[in-house]
Amino acid sequence: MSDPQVVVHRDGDLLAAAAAARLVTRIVDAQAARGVASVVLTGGRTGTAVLEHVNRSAARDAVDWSRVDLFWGDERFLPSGHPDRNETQARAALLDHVPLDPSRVHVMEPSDGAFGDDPEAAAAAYAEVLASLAGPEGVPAFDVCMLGVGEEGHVASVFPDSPAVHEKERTVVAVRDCPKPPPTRVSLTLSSVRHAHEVWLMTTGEAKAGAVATALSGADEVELPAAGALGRHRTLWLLDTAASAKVPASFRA
Ligand SMILES: O=C(O)[C@H](O)[C@@H](O)[C@H](O)[C@H](O)COP(=O)(O)O
Repeated sequence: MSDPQVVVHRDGDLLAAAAAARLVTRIVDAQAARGVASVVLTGGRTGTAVLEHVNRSAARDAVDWSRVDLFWGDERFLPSGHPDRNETQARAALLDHVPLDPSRVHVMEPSDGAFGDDPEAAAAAYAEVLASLAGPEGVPAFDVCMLGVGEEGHVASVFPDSPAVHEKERTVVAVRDCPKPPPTRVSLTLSSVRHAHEVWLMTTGEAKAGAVATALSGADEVELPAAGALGRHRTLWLLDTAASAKVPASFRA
């Protein structure tokens, strides 16, 4: 696993613009090397803003979108098309505007989907999707996994000291009684996140500064799940000035 690196941008809009440029470059490089690229999307304000910036970017059409596999780190277990679903927000921000191959857009099932109101079945189905695209490890080696970070240090829908953060077997879990609404979700586990080559933790605002600093100070992932979100080759914390306010001195340029 890689040691975290910190990149600080002046404000959230610049962070989203720079992460969008970074994402386009990473996809283009992966496609040049292997023909395809795989990206894990995140919900939340920053993750959605990044996709909006990709959509507005002149470099957007440098990507062969038909050869991009898209996944989600987590999903709110709501009916298809619900405005609070991460999928709905990602489609509006970018996915509806680029020529993706629908068979490569790997959504987590909605609560009115193939498995009805059964988040455990939806999670198991997503684990099968991942396994079908992976080698014996059961999870693809995503090129990039983007994550938002909660004030208490959650990533995807893995919350502090929750069943999801203690999960050791499954690659995808159903989350019930989630402290942040809506209460029912589907999420990758931290061990699945750690299959990614690069993990980008993106967050803004002073309310996140404590969680960022604690994660970078070597917190236990059970208490602060973001501390366990590591990429095989790169772990990048993309912050605005406010979220970086308490970053330990050893991470400052
Ligand atoms: O489903 C969710 O609620 C999101 O996926 C969540 O994990 C989000 O990424 C963080 O809470 C950060 O959100 P902000 O970027 O809006 O602060």
